[in-house]
Amino acid sequence: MLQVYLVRHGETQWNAQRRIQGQSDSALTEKGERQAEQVAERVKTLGITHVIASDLGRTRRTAEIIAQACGVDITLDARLRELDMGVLERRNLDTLNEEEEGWRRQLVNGTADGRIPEGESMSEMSERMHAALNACLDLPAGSRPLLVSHGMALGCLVSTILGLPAWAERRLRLRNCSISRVDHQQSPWLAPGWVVETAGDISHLDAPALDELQR
Ligand SMILES: O=C(O)[C@@H](CO)OP(=O)(O)O
Repeated sequence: MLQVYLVRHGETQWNAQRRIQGQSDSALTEKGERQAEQVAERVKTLGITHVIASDLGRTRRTAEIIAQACGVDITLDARLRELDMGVLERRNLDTLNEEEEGWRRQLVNGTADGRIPEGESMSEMSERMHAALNACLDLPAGSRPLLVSHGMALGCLVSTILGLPAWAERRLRLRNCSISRVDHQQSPWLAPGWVVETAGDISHLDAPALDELQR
């Protein structure tokens, strides 16, 4: 059974400052680098064969630390990027006006057509995230890939595997450098396809991590 590990990148400067990144980028903080080392330490004995990362800087850096510990190369996949948050990218969450806060809330409160102007909808993101996950099924037998991606992107992936719509109200907390795992099962008794084994595990981190809304 294919097991796929899902890791959110380490804490960044903008996560700590409550600034919206989306497909914009900021560097890992010192704490984020340490979180990446701790996640690397945790997964290095799991037999990871591929590290596949979103091509944004924060995921690449986290992936580099993990890949080095696991002794494997990194493949970049732009489908694993964070939600495109359009005109709100780079803004501080605390400075949004009422209209802007309304756009943001459409995404986190569950609205089918919600999108920030010039941004992407949750269902568009869900489609590319599932395509990236399903690409793991084409890896050689015995592979154990680890994907490095983002808070909303991974939250949406795990939620949709559980059967929630892509635009469901956000109820899943995936903190920086949390580990989730999904398996592809072919059981006659249980639903065939992807199943969630673990979500949001942070037991390898030695300090409280921010959640995906930087609160
Ligand atoms: O883009 C962002 O600001 C956050 C939103 O959850 O995502 P991440 O820090 O995981 O890239």
